[in-house]
Amino acid sequence: MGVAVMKLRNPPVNSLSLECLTEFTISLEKLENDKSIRGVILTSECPGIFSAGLDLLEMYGRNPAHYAEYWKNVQELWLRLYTSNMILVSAINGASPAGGCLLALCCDYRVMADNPKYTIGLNESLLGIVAPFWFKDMYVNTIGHREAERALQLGTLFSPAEALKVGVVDEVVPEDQVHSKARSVMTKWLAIPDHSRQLTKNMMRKATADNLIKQREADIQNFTSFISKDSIQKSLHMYLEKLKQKKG
Ligand SMILES: CC/C=C\C/C=C/C(=O)SCCNC(=O)CCNC(=O)[C@H](O)C(C)(C)COP(=O)(O)OP(=O)(O)OC[C@H]1O[C@@H](n2cnc3c(N)ncnc32)[C@H](O)[C@@H]1OP(=O)(O)O
Repeated sequence: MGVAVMKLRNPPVNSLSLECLTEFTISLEKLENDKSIRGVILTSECPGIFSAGLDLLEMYGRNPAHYAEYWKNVQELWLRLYTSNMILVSAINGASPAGGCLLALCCDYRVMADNPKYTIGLNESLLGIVAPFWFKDMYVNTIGHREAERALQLGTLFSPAEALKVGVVDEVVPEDQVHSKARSVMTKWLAIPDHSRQLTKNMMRKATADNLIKQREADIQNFTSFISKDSIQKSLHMYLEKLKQKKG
């Protein structure tokens, strides 16, 4: 039926390393150019984790040129996903913090597994960093200004039930039904003529995408100078240490 399934596979936690981002963008571009493909189901092959988000090791202890290169690729992936002409459905089968949530938010429909261990949200403030304006714009578009403001300030990671209530996801289903549900949602969306659906999607998303496109270079510079600050590097160091300690 012209549907591809993209499975994120970057063990152990599907963090979005530079290599992973680049491969993801190239795969997406190929699918976009394949006229036989009308829809993509985005999911994960890492048990219990959809994506741990941006790779903290790409943003910690590197040089400004690396941060700039990394951020350019984060922007590129986001623009491709958010403005895709294809129908994107996410089958969220695990934890989905920050950049992981960003991937899901780019989709046209989000199905999440009903497992309270899995959480989703833009938790940047918990790391001592600030979600960029285009993450924020997409959050506001999805859950509204008030909920987004609260969730962004608190860095809320929602349980599936909470995520459904606030509108971060569209549906929560038993874990073993996430993929079948994503497929049935896709079938419903495929019934809509592509040209009218695509034009409608473009109408809804263009202003948000253009907002980044018109200031891409400035956004890269902002990110680079922000992430290079000693205080921010210290926060990331502490967060990485906390992740390590959790194990011990
Ligand atoms: C200026 C603003 C810029 C950018 C916006 C930022 C966006 C982001 O996406 S920042 C990243 C936010 N992500 C997180 O906060 C998630 C952190 N990770 C976790 O909460 C957990 O790892 C998990 C729930 C995703 C999985 O838990 P679990 O299965 O228990 O695995 P571990 O915690 O033991 O992790 C295994 C291994 O992976 C490393 N790791 C985890 N997340 C990341 C990551 N995002 N980037 C890089 N590495 C990550 C973790 O440290 C462990 O490493 P070691 O085995 O070496 O200890």
